[in-house]
Amino acid sequence: MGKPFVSAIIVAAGNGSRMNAGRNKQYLYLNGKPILVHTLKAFEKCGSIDEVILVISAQDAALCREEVLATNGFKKIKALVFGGQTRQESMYNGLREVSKQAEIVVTHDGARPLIHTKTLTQCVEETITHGATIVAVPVKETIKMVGDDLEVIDTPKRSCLWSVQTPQTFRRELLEEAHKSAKEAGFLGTDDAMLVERLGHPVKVVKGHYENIKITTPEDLILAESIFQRLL
Ligand SMILES: Nc1ccn([C@@H]2O[C@H](COP(=O)(O)OP(=O)(O)OP(=O)(O)O)[C@@H](O)[C@H]2O)c(=O)n1
Ligand SMILES: C[C@](O)(CO)[C@H](O)COP(=O)(O)O
Repeated sequence: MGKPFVSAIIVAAGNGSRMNAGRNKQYLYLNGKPILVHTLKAFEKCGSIDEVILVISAQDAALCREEVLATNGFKKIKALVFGGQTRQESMYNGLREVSKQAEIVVTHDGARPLIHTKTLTQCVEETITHGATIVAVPVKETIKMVGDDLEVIDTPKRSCLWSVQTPQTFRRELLEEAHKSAKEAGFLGTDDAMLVERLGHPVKVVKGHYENIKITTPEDLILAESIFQRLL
């Protein structure tokens, strides 16, 4: 089998409320460039990725064109799509723009700029075999289930717990079926893999890196900046 055509959907249409920064966090600057530019560069550099579908919010359209697209010469962006009320809806909107010849779809958070291109390639290769893969890292803290009354319910065995990131990579038809089924059932997941799991399809973990953080709250910016300094 020749190299499959691989489409990537990068979702950047959230409003960054937990960052509370006055502008969508994807357009905050890290190491002199918007966060979203760093994310897109990783996909631009990765030979396993053939096209990128970028999902943004309508109110960020001018900002995205001026500060992300105009000055960075991205060649793989096939479509600019407006997102929805939820991450899942934004992903669904992006999925509808994936090229017909795409066999594998890589889904990724725009707010994860520190993804390694090697990890992207590894995910594509593992997905050719398994059909569905997610990047994750073993948790470092003890995790507990806690009730609304703040009382501990249970402490799952830490050796079985992984902190899940993106990219999450799927055979295209599987991801389309998963999103369609979830939409019809009114099921809302916090990641794409949940939609595939509910179909009963196995999902394989690709061990990732702790640096691949999701920039969510202000302290994540400080951590990301220091990671960039270390990489320079
Ligand atoms: N309706 C949404 C919500 C989220 N996302 C994207 O999904 C990724 C992960 O979501 P999160 O980190 O929660 O981003 P926000 O929803 O913007 O953050 P917050 O929950 O703090 O508002 C981000 O790149 C975000 O832009 C999206 O495309 N569309
Ligand atoms: C998809 C994800 O990044 C995996 O950890 C996470 O679930 C996204 O959650 P968010 O609340 O939409 O940031």
